[in-house]
Amino acid sequence: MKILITGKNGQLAQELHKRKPANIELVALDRNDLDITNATQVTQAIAEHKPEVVINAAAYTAVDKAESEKEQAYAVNATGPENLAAACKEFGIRLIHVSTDFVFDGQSSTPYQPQQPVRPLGVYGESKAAGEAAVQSLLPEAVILRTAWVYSAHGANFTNTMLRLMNERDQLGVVADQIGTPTSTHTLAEAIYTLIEKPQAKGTYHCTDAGAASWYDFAVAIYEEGKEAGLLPAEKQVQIKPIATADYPTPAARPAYSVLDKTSLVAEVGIELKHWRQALRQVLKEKAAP
Ligand SMILES: NC(=O)C1=CN([C@@H]2O[C@H](COP(=O)(O)OP(=O)(O)OC[C@H]3O[C@@H](n4cnc5c(N)ncnc54)[C@H](O)[C@@H]3O)[C@@H](O)[C@H]2O)C=CC1
Repeated sequence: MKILITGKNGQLAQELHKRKPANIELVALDRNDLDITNATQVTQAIAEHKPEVVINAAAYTAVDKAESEKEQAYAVNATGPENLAAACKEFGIRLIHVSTDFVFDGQSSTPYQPQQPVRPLGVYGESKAAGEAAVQSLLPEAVILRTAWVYSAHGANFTNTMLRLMNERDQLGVVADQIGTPTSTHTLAEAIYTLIEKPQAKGTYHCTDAGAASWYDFAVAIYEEGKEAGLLPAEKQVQIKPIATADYPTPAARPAYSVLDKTSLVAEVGIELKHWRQALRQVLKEKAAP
C-alpha cells in the first residue's frame, strides 16, 4: 500500500518513517516538495504519487507565535487540510488528518469526547478547529485524529527542553495547573498504522497515551526517568517547583484541562494504550541508547 505523508521533517512524520511496516511504501514530502497551503501543488503531488492514503502530519505548531501570525497559522492549519481534503475527494483517496486537544476550552473536569463541541482559546486552536471543519465537510469519510502534548526522542518538544534545562540549572518552575496527557510519537505512529488497516474507521478519534498529568508531573517524571536512562548525570540535583499558569504568562491561553477520551479508538479501532509514564520510559531509554 502506498501512503503519502506531509510535513516530512516534523516529529510525527519522522516517527511514521521510522516505524513503517514492511507492506507500506511511504512517500514523505517536506514543505519544499509539497507546501500544503498551495492547492495546485497538493493536487499535482497526489496525481503524481497516486497514494491510497494521505496522512497530514504537516502543521503550524508554534502555539504562542500563532497569536501574532494568524494568517500563516490559518494557511497551514485550515487551508492546508482543506486543500488535501479536496484533492483526496477528487481522487478517491483516504485522508488521515492530525489535530489537537487545543480545540477545547479546558473548562471540563472529565475527559473530552470526540463529538463534544469545540471552543478553542487561541489562534492555533482556532486554526486547527477550522482545519477539522473543512476536512469534515469536504470529506466526511476522513479520519480526524486528535492528540495532545506530543514528544519524541528528537526534535523541539517539552521533554527535550526539560532535559536540556535540567542539565543546565539547579532549579526549575513548571506549571502545575494545566492537566493533559503526554503522548509519545511511538503511540501516535502505531495508532495511525493500525487505523490504516481499518478502512471502516472514519470521523473523529482521540489518541493520546493513557492517564493524565500536569506539566509539573511530566517534568518530575522526565527528571526521574531521564536519570534512570543516563540522560542526566546521577549526581545532578534539580529542584522542580510547581508554579501557577498565572505566574508563567504566555501570549496564547492554554486549556486548563485537556484530557481526551480515547474509548472509541480503543473499542472500534482496537488500539491498546499504555500509561504515559511507561511510554516516556521507553522513549528516554531509546534516546539514551538508539
Ligand atoms: N506537538 C504537539 O505537542 C502537538 C501536536 N499536535 C498535532 O500533531 C501533528 C504533528 O505535530 P508535530 O509532528 O509535533 O509537528 P512539528 O511541528 O514537529 O512538524 C510539523 C511539520 O509541518 C511542516 N510544515 C509547516 N508548514 C507546512 C506547509 N505549509 N506545508 C508542508 N509542511 C509544512 C513543518 O516544516 C514541520 O516539519 C500536527 O497536526 C499538530 O497540530 C497536536 C497536539 C499537540
